[in-house]
Parts: sequence; structure tokens; C-alpha cells
Amino acid sequence: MEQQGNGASSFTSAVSLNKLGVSSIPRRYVLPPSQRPSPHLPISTTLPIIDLSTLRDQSLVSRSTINEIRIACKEIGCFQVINHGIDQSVMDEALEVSTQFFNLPSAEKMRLFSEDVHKPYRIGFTCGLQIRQTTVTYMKKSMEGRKHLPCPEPGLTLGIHPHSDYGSITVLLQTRSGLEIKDKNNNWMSVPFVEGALVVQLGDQMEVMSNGQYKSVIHRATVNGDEKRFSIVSLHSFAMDRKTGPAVELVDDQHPKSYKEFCFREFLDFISCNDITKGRFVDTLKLNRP
Ligand SMILES: O=C(O)CCC(=O)C(=O)O
Ligand SMILES: [Fe+2]
Repeated sequence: MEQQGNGASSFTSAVSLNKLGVSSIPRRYVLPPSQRPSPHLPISTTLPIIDLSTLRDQSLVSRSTINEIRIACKEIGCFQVINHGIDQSVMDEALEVSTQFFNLPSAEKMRLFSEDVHKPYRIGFTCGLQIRQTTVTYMKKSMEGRKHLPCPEPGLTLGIHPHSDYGSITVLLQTRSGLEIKDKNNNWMSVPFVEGALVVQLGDQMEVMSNGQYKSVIHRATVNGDEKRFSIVSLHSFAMDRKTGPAVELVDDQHPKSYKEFCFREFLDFISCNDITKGRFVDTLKLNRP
């Protein structure tokens, strides 16, 4: 267990330390205090939970719902939606399929193992660790299933380091709380688990396209001491080589172009060659930085 090894050997031993009766995590996975999750972070009561039912009936389309979405995009880059039109049975089935996948024997899952982030289908480790991060599977190019295993010292480490997503919009289904986002004052906020809700997060493409008016939300996932947590993450993005830049309508004398154009391939190249805990790709695109 002590050997981190490469991703592949980590994967074969990707079992819960709790299950093995191990009461501490290897020291190299312990984060410096400033990067650890806050032990008593309250579950947010201010992250908007937006009811989308009015948007489906043209006669009821509510300006206030649209406004709520706009404010959430500008201030936080994240909100939850309810009455979104995706049947609970569909979400349950997705979680069931994900559970079945993670229950497969390791050898079978290993056939999909790759550290090459350019591969459309692969299983790997975001942080390369068997404790704080379990497995990621790309079920299709833009879909991830994640399983965060119980961790004996959840206060010392993270399931996923702080990052923002590369795409335009991420839609996330979670089975319990554990996702944390940075609020408009740059403080961590825990996203509450709301039965049947989907979490919507804006990604880097949206921040760039809006010329910085909308925020690509910084988020991370914590692990907890006794229960596993599943998330199904659907990342919506433009095609591999399609360039994205600020919309011309949003650029003028008062709002100069603030980002360089980029494409998904450049993002993948960035995360292959850089330590993503040290800086975000979207920040490298910023123009006119002081
Ligand atoms: O598991 C989670 O809640 C977060 C997953 C995530 O941020 C990602 O896959 O990009
Ligand atoms: Fe993410």
C-alpha cells in the first residue's frame, strides 16, 4: 500500500484503506494545512437551487429564473437545478451502471487503464493515488464516473485538487455532499446534496467566450471517513481542434478582449505537461494581465 507506483500499480490496490483496517494515510498524501479541506465547512445555504420547470413551458417562461441563472453565472459560475426534465429513473440507472463498472474485477478495469489524457476512453487516477482519489472512467468522451472511497484521514487530503473544468458546462450528479466550490469572496463553500438535483458548473470555455463576464468555477472534491461517494460528471465541450475565443459582441473599448483563443487539444496538452495543482489553464489565456 505504501508504494504509490505508477497509476497502474495504484489501481490494482485501489481499495479502501478503511476496509483494510488501516487508520492513517501514507504521509506523502498529506496536504499542507493551507490546502486541506476545512473540517467544519458548513453546507451552503446560498448556492442557488433553480427550478427549471418554468423554462419548459413557453407561456410560463420566467424572467426571474433566467435572471437567477445569469446572476449565478456571473457571481459564482455554479448553481443547482431541480425539475430539469431528466427522469429520476435515468439518473438512478446511470449511477447503477457506474456502480457495476466500479465493482468489476480490477483486471478487467485495468484493460482500460491509461495515463494518456488524450484518449477518449480510459480509466485512470486524477491524483494518481489509491486513497484520496479512486478511479475515473471516461464512459464517453465527455462523461466521467467517479468513485471516492472512504478515507481514514479525510481531513488531511482531498479526492480531487482544486481546478476548473475545461469545457463550457459541466452537469454533475452526486450521491452525497463532498463537492466544494469557491464562492464570490474566494471562500470554499460545500455544495449541498439535494435529492434529484443536478449541479451545473461553468467551465473555462464559458469564461473565455463571455470575455470574463461569467466565471469558470474553481472546485474540489473532499473524501469522507465512512462512506463512498459517486459522482457522474458530464462535461460539455467543443470539438478537439475548434478554437474558442471571446464573443465579438462582448468586446469593445470598455471591455477589451481579455483572453486568447484556445482549443480542447491545447488544454489536454497543458494538463499532460504541467502540475495542475500549481495553476489553471484558463489563467494562462488571460491577456493584459498586470
Ligand atoms: O467528484 C466530484 O464531485 C467532482 C468531479 C470533478 O470536479 C471533475 O470530474 O471535474
Ligand atoms: Fe471538475
